[in-house]
Amino acid sequence: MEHFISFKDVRKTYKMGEVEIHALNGVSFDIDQGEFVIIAGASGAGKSTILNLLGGMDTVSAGTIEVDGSVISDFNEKQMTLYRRYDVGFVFQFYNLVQNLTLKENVELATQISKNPLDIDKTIAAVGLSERISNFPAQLSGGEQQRVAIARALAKNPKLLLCDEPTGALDYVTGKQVLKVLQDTCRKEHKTVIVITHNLALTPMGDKVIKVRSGQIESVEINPHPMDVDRIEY
Ligand SMILES: Nc1ncnc2c1ncn2[C@@H]1O[C@H](COP(=O)(O)OP(=O)(O)OP(=O)(O)O)[C@@H](O)[C@H]1O
Repeated sequence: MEHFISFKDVRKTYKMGEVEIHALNGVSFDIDQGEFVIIAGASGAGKSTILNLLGGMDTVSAGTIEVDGSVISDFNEKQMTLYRRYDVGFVFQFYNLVQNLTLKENVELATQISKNPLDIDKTIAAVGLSERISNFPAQLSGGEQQRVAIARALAKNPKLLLCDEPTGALDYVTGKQVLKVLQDTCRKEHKTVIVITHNLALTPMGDKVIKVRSGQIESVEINPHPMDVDRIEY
């Protein structure tokens, strides 16, 4: 069966003057539509490199990446721009909201670069922030701001949602609320969600857990019974 996402022997080498850094050394894995995937590994293992390649923000040195039937590793710059714009939603550790726009305007802004955006109010309701739509980012807590960032990423109706350490700047309770929003999105919308973390305690919540070590895949595990975020302690 065709997988929604396939990495096949992907390599990424960065050249720093005379020195070559092999960030990814032959990485292969598959992800199916609607899976909630945790990519875990120590600092420097290559997690962000995987996400940057999958998000079309960087190009492979060798190997192929397929997403939804397209070989994105063969895309030219124009195709890559369209892929980033229409197909991928990003959530980063720091929320990167526009400070002088309200919550609703921040989400609206993202829908302007979408061909098929979701309803803005419904998307804001899905992250539990309907009461706060007229607030500015500075009037929201860190966890609330991250939920706005998730709503913004989802509102453009991407094929996949990529999250790089989305709870990295949050305390335990707010971090869990954010993870719950991501898990619910995956379950209810059947959206493919990929979360990078260095926190191994989060792995029981993933449908699939990909462990990365020194630029290689250490293991790919499927959780037959992924745990609800509410039940995870870390
Ligand atoms: N643009 C770049 N130029 C040079 N080296 C890079 C670049 N990006 C990443 N690297 C190197 O590639 C390796 C993998 O980095 P990567 O950021 O993917 O790791 P990571 O697992 O995401 O780490 P962290 O959890 O600290 O973000 C590291 O040795 C890093 O220094």
